[in-house]
Amino acid sequence: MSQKEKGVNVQVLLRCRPFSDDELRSNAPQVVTCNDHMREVAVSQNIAGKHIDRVFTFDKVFGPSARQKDLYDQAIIPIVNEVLEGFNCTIFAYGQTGTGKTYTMEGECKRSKSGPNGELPAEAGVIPRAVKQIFDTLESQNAEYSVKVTFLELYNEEITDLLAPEELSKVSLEEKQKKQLPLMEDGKGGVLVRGLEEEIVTSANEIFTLLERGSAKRRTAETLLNKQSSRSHSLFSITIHIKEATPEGEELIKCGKLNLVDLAGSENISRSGAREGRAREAGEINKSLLTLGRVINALVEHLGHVPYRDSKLTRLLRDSLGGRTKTCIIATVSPAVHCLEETLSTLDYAHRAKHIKNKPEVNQKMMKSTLIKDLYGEIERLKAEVYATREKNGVYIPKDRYYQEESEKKAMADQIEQMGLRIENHQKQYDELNGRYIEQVQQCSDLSNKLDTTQKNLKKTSELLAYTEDELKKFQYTVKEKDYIISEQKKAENALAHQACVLRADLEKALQDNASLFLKIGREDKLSSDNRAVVNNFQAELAQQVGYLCNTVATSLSEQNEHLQCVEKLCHSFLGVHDKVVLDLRKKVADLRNLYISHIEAVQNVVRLHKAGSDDVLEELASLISSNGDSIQESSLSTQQGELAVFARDLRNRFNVSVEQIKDISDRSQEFVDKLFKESKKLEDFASEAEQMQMNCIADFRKSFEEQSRSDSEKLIADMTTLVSDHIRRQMDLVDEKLVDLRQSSVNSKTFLDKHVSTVGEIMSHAKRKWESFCVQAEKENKDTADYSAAKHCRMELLMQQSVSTAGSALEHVKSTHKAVNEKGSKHVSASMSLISNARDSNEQHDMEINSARVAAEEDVAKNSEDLYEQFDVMSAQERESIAGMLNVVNNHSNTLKTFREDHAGQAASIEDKARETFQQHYRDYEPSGNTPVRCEPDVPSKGTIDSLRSLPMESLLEEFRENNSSEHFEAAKELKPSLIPRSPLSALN
Ligand SMILES: Nc1ncnc2c1ncn2[C@@H]1O[C@H](COP(=O)(O)OP(=O)(O)OP(=O)(O)O)[C@@H](O)[C@H]1O
Repeated sequence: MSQKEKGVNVQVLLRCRPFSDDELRSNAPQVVTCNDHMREVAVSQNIAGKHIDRVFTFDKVFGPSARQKDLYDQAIIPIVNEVLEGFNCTIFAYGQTGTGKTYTMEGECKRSKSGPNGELPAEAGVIPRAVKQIFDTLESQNAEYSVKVTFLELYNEEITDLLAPEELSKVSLEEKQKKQLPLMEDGKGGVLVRGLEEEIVTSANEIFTLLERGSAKRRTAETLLNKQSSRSHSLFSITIHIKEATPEGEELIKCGKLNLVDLAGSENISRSGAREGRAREAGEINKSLLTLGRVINALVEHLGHVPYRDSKLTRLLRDSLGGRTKTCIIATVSPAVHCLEETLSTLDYAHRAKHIKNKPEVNQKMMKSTLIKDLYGEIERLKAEVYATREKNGVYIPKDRYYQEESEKKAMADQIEQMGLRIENHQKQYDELNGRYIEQVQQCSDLSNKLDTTQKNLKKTSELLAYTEDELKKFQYTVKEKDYIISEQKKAENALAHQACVLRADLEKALQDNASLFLKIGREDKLSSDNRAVVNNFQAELAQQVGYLCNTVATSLSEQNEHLQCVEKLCHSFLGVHDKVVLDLRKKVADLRNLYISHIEAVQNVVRLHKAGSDDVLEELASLISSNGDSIQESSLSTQQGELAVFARDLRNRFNVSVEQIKDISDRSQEFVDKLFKESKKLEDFASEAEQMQMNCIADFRKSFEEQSRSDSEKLIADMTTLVSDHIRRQMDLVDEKLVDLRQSSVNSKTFLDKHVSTVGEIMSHAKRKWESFCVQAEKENKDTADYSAAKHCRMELLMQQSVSTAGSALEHVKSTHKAVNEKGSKHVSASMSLISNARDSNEQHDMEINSARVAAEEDVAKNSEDLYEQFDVMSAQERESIAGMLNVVNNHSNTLKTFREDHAGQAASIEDKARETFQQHYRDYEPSGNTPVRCEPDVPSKGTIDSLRSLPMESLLEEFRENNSSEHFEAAKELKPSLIPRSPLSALN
């Protein structure tokens, strides 16, 4: 239990005043010594040979030398600080008249106004110092606040407002002074004084003025002990409201209240010298103080009823005594011997009050808006009252009747309180009796059960007894008839008596056994209840474990979702890589295409150049021929012209064929490039299709997986053990199936890619082959052309040699032409060769690039597939782990259940065995046996006789009886050998 719940003790201080002038003059001996340091007060005196020596310890002790400031600084400052924190605090001054209560509380009030520096005089008491501290603190905090004070006097159980303005009416001063204020319940468990003036003050000086005004009004009466002694209680209250702002900017009002109570003198009436008119006064004062004492006693002794309502003082201070207020009592004593009796009484009283426990609570802070609303409500209520008073349309009743009704109301409230207490007591008694009744009913049922068992046992025993009696009778009858076996009969009689005795002993034992059986049954019941508790615990544990399992399943689901998201991410990254590779491939293909186009253009340019060169040569040749026409013979020239024309035509034709072939090559290259484009387009389409398929597949897989997981987890909670295994299997199947699908799709993709790559390879090799064949053919044709040219050249040479004589200069021209043709031919061949080698190089490079792109793409695909597989493997491993964890939990449960069942079964079996054993023992005990202890009656034969009889051989006895023809004797003999007789011995013999 926390300190707050236990409560906080009322703080009790003791103050001993110095000797007064009168006491000093009369040289009164000192009986009270204070040890401020040890917080102890010692009282010692010899009165009529009786030595009084007592020591009291308090929370704080202030000796005669203690100044007002010392007491305030040490004891009151913390209390005022708590008021400023929002607590309600009360400070009482209690003690005999003239011991310094008023001095402690008020001090020299008239001189207590602050000086120029705001200092208080040294004699200022608790009230002015507290007021100053409050205002100083509030001003130093720069807080927004409001301070209200009330000052009332309680005299003869009548409350007077000491701050009420003096009315200028015709009523006498006495009447004015007697103007009482009613005490009412405020509906919140507290009390309020109706019509009590609440003065709002803004400075300490204002309070001092009010205090002086109130003090002057206080009723005083001369007594023998103290000329200025106050015969009334006074209550000065300061209520502080401080505005605070929360970090959210909300305005809150903190409220604290300080009650400063100067009680009337606690001395004996006779000692105070009050007489006649004062007797009532003293009586009433005592009533309040007596009630205060009774309240303190009730609180200290924790009595059910605390008589707060018995006096107005205790009603007003109810919250300060055992309530939520922090309370401090300052007990004042005189050191002089003539006050010894009162001093001891005060010390005892204060020491008792130390044990009162309050439960201080800080006042709840109010919202400013709520406070304003409350105040509006109050204003409305007061307005209504004022209106009712002015218009006289309220309820008016004579004063006497009002007071009578008030007192009746009070009496009724008291009655209600007492009835409530009685009801509480009755309820407690009822609960107690009910408990006892239930106990008695239980005992009764136990006893009736016992009685039933005992009656059954008794019935059996009486049957046995009756049977034995019958046998005895028969035996007696036989004895009468047959005198000669008298002695035997006696023995048999004794044996029967002995048997009865044994039976009785057995019966008693059976009763004892019954008792022990009941005890055992009781123990068994306890064990059952323990078992039940264990079962309950187990159930709770099981429920908890199921909760854990649910959590695990939920966690597993979330993990699965995470895994799926991972897979999705991985697929995305894979597709990204895939896209990148495709893009690269496309780019490379485009580059290759550009390269091809540029090569073709180069070839075309070469062809054009070649053609242009050839045309130039032909023109040159033509011009040469025409220029040499005159010098060459008509016939040979015409022949040569014809041959040259044929040669030129052939050459042109061959060039045309060569151009056609090159065009064809270019077309085929174009076709090849187009095919390549188509293939790459197909590849791209396939890649996007594969991507789409994979995405769809993953989405479907995820959806079905989620659905499956969700439904499985729901079912799992309903029927864990079965469904966990199903769930695992299904998940495994699903995962495997999906893995197989994915693997298959990825294998398909790979195959498709391989196929296409091989197709591309084939196309490339085909193109290469074609290109090579074209190259070979072009080379061959070029060679042919060169051969043809060489042949023609020879022919030309021949023709030229024939015409050398006639066309010497033409020969030179022809030679140069021949040389030029040769040059052009070799240039053409070398250009074609370089073209072929370039084309071959670029083709090879192209092949290499395609191969490397293919390899890279394959590697990427393989790597991503591997990653994907790995990821799936990790996922399935994690899945398997979480499922294994769940299975473990389930196994643990089933093991616990199994162990529990085994334990329970073992316990039940042992209990059953014990019970069975007990019953068996019980029934065995009924069976007469040689070991049964024998309790003999005085006329029963001794153990020795019985033993000797028992030791007789059975056969000889039987023989004897047979000889005597006496069945009775035979039976008796049988009876005497009980150990040989079965459970129903006589019936067996019969
Ligand atoms: N500690 C003290 N130091 C000096 N003088 C004191 C002290 N205590 C009390 N006195 C003086 O004793 C006289 C009686 O004190 P006070 O009137 O406060 O007694 P009281 O207990 O209030 O009496 P009553 O019950 O009649 O009101 C006063 O003149 C006061 O100055």
